[in-house]
Amino acid sequence: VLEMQLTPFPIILRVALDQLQEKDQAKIFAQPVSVTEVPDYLDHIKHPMDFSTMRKRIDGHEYQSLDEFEEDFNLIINNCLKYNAKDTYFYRAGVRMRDHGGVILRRTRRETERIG
Ligand SMILES: CC(=O)c1c[nH]c2ccccc12
Repeated sequence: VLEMQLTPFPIILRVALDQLQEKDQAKIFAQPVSVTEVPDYLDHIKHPMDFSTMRKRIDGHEYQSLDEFEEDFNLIINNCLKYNAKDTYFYRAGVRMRDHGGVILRRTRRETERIG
């Protein structure tokens, strides 16, 4: 039986974003990387992304699908793994967030696309 989700899409995305941010207790990914603290960051990273920007995009109805939401999440991770050396705390936080995020986003997708 086809079950369409009754929860508005922005609510689903905010719940997923809250679950992702629960895994970022150090708030490494919460705000844009500061270009005053890290002057060369934008030389390396052409498409910065962070959780606060994603929240603004949810509020602005800028995500039409979970794929688009995941694309920005993957940007956060890939920017982190690209900019930070492998033996750094930030790099390892990126790996952990990638792994935690995969579980959260797979569950979110399953719950919004129930056909059964
Ligand atoms: C997510 C990330 O790469 C960073 C988050 N905060 C930072 C401070 C200095 C360098 C990199 C970062």
